[in-house]
Amino acid sequence: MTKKQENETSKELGMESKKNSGKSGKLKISVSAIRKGEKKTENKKPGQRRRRNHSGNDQARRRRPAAQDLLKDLKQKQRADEVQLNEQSQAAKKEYRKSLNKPAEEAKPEVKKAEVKKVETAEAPKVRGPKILKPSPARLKQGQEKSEGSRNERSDRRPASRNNSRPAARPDFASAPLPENKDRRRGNTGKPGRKGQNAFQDRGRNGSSDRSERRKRKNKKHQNAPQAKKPVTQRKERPLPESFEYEVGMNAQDLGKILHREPAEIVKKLFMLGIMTNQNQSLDKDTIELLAADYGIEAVEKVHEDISDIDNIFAQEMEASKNSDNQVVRPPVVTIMGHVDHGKTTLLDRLRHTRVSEHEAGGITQNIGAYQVRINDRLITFLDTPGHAAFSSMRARGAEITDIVVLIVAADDGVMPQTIEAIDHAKSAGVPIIVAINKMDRPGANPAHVTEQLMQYELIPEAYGGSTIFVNISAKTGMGIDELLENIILEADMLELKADPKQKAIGTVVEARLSRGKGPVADVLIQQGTLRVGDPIVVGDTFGRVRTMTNDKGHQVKKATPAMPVEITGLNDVPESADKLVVFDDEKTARAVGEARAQQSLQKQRENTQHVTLDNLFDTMKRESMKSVNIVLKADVQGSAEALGQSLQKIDVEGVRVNIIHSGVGAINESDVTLASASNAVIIGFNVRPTATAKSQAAGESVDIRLYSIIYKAIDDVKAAMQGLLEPTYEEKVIGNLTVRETWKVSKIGTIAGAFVDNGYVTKESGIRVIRDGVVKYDGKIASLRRFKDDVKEVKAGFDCGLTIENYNDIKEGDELEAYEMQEVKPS
Ligand SMILES: Nc1nc2c(ncn2[C@@H]2O[C@H](COP(=O)(O)OP(=O)(O)OP(=O)(O)O)[C@@H](O)[C@H]2O)c(=O)[nH]1
Repeated sequence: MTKKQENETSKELGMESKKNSGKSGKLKISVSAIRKGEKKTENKKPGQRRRRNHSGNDQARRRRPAAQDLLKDLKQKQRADEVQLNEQSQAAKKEYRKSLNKPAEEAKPEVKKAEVKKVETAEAPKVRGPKILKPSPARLKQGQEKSEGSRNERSDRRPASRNNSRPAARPDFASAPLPENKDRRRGNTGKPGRKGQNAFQDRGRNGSSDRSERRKRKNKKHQNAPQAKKPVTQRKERPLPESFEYEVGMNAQDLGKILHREPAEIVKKLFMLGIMTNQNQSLDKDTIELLAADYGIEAVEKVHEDISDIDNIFAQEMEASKNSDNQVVRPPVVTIMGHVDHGKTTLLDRLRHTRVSEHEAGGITQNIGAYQVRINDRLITFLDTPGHAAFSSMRARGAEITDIVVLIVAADDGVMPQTIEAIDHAKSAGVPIIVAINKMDRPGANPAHVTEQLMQYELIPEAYGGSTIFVNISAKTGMGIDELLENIILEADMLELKADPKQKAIGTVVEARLSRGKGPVADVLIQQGTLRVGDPIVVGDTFGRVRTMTNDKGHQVKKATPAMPVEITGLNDVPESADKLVVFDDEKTARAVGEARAQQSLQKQRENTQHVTLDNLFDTMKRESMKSVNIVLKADVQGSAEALGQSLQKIDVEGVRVNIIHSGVGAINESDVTLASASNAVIIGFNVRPTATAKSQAAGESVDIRLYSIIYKAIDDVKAAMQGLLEPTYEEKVIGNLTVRETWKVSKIGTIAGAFVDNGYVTKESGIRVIRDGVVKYDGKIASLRRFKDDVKEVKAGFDCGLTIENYNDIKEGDELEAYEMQEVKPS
């Protein structure tokens, strides 16, 4: 401490010091100055004063003027002054900050009254505080000599000092009466001071400079702290949201951010709710909702959208377009259906060539699965794959892209089976039908007859009061083609086909292939939005960025609008027809989604792969139109392998032959199983067995291994399996042994055997063998099984039973009975 500081300190000790001379006087004055402050507290606490009055010895010691005491007191005073200085500077800083913050606080009505109170109360004790806590030799001695009283005093004083100083300390840490806080903290630790038993002694007596330095450093820290902590304090004041969205697994820190609360507060709240957690621990749904309920706010669990579910994205975009203000009329998408040879292909060709060559000068049509035809400045999109099979297979895969079906019926042939099928397919899809009666150029054309026939299938022309459009055409000559096109537009207008070209593009693959020069190529029909070159896309299980787009005339285009068919390149793999196209915001996401989908579909494929076995061979052959049955053949010697192989290859069941994909000598090993699994083959072993690993691998991959030791049995089984005649294999299993203890002969029933079940069990359905002197006397079925007078289904070991055997009465006492069952044997 500098001389200047000392002088200042002595000035601050009060006017009374000037009135007195001498060291003893000084001490007296400083004590009285301190006690003045104390008196205020003491007046509030009569108990405390009472105790003090009782300590007569204290009074005596306090008055003893000793040089040592004086020196100590001086040092102590210096420290106190130093502290006071610090406090005053902090208080000044706080005042300044407060004056800066005040307008902001006043502007915030939600800053509670309590907050304002805090500030108000903080001001008064800020000045008085140090006085109250100024170290006093009297108090120190009092504390030393009467520790009990001192403890009480301390504990009594705590609330008072809290009332005075704490509220001020909260809004601004720097302005807190530091020595009090510090000493109180130290006192609470219970650690004895160097020269005394409690914190008061410490506070009063220690005077080492390093401690003073430490204190200074701490003060500095405290001074710096508010700048760092202030924003945190402000965050506390932010109101709770009315509701919040959470994810299971969030921790107190995450929730703190959402709720504008300190994580510690969340942890504390949870603790009060009986949940022990820390700030980083993941919280479950119940805990988060409990916390929300405690705060009185609503917790809403975040719903995770599976972005790999592009069907869902597709459906959402479809729905979004319906409510869009950007909807515009879009071209109709048409599929041509009809019976074989009624002129579907001819009509498609005519439309493609005539319309294109007439209106698109020099345009060379591309076969891209669909094309557009222009009529009176309106476009119509025709799908290039005619027939109801293609239509329904697309439908079966969830692609409903056709708006209108043109049912073509040859005028000279009339309604035929596939005409009816086409009607049914279109109807079941709910797609309107336009009837085109074709081959009108033919001499035998009879459109009236065709119309009559179609009326039986509820296709009634407008002339007869119906709503179906009928057009007579000749795909060959071009007659009525324009009329057909105009009617398609008419129907489309009735359907009010619209799309939003401004939203994200979605579409469906009409066809896809691998092109030598271009890589994977997909012909896509855009259904909503506009697809642009460069768009990151996912198509089915493939992904990429649209590298090039080519329209049906073979022209490169930069964008494709609704109902426009385009050939796109840039995919990582060839998608399948009916796959959906969805645009993503970035290529990274598209890649992640595409890869996830490919993985999922591979997994599904693996799960669904049912390997061919001799048991399911017939069904598999029928279902998958198999042309051959793959077999891996292993035998003990080369000769057997060759002989069996040749015999098997001679089998021919309705054109299906055996294909030996591998033949070898030795045990059936893992490689055989892997090969069989990959090529969907059955393994036949002749006088060989599978290794342990091969056996478990075969079981895991559901590969059928059949073992034989007779060549013709193997041939018969394969043949029977191919014919669907393979009988399941059964094996006898002994389930119990009985001993006949008694027999009764009953007329009409026959011989009843009273037997004891030695082991296992016997059931009413069991086969039963009568063994006498080690020789099987009879093998048959149980006729009745009883315990006492009741019929029973089963009797277990250790019990007696009565039984009769079907068609056998020669049972004798002492006979052994063997009960057995025939169990189906799984391929080993
Ligand atoms: N005279 C005449 N012949 C036609 C007409 N339309 C098609 N044809 C002929 O009918 C035959 C069959 O025509 P396609 O177009 O192949 O019939 P499709 O319905 O496509 O037959 P599939 O592809 O087998 O289902 C061909 O020889 C055509 O030339 C027509 O309007 N007039």
